[in-house]
Amino acid sequence: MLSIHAISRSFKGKQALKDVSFDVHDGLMTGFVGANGAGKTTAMRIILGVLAADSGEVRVDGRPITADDRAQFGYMPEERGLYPKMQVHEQLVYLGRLHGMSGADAAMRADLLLEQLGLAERSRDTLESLSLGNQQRAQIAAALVHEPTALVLDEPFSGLDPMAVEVTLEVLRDVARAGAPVLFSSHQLDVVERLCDSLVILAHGEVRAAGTRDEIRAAHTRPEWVLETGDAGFVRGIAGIEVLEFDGGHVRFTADDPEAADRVLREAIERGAVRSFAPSIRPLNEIFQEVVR
Ligand SMILES: Nc1ncnc2c1ncn2[C@@H]1O[C@H](COP(=O)(O)OP(=O)(O)OP(=O)(O)O)[C@@H](O)[C@H]1O
Repeated sequence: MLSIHAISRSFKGKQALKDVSFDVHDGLMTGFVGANGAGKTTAMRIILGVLAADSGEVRVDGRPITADDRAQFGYMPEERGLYPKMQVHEQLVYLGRLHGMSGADAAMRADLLLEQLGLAERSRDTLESLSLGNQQRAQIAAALVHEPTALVLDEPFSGLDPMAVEVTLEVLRDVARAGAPVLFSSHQLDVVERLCDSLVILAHGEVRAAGTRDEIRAAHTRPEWVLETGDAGFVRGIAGIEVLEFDGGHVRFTADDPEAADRVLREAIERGAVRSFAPSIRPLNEIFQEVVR
């Protein structure tokens, strides 16, 4: 597990990160979201050791991170860093060898990644001759070539078309499935909501919410249910229920506890036909807007 523990960092007196703590669990895709300037890139640079924290610590499995740990990480920086005039495959092999792989292993891994990322036919082309979306895929391959023990990716999905997002996602999921912690930043909350197992919401240099989607929803929503039935008027008389919306056979309500919601369902069944009964799920987008204010 990768942990960011009580990290603070200022630039010229302006605090970019304020006592930031969160965990990136092994085997999970953790989305790192926040508006422009929230501090995502600064936090990622500190994880990778390209920037020092003023205070706080990055930990791997509970102990302070070392240069060896970092050397085994895969990183996709905001300022993309490949050689424009070098062929894609050659470049991946070169990077793999820098990480201590044999030429043959690096070539095999490069072939596999380029195939998975849909770049096999462009593998002998120079990076600069590729479209921006394909350059982005090559960047992702570069972060993965040495079979990293953890992945830290700054905006890996930006500029990718929906098909490329799916392909990239599958490749990243493979890394997570193999047990590595994967942290990726994004502005696109809809993408993150769909792709990540867990998320960290940052605003003005502070963690405003963290956890799985369900944990964040539970922490920021009073659970709501929607019942569609013949006449829903009886719901008003049930203890522990507050009716939010009522229209004949339709009622939306909150309950003090799930037991109270069960009582509504049981009573509705006794009274006749239940067309539907379901929790009303608050969109993450709405929670995000609320917590980053
Ligand atoms: N090297 C630097 N010198 C001065 N200020 C900096 C530096 N790096 C970051 N900052 C400031 O720190 C704050 C956080 O920036 P950061 O790039 O980490 O945010 P971000 O969440 O990654 O934003 P974006 O999504 O726009 O990339 C901003 O106010 C930024 O201007």
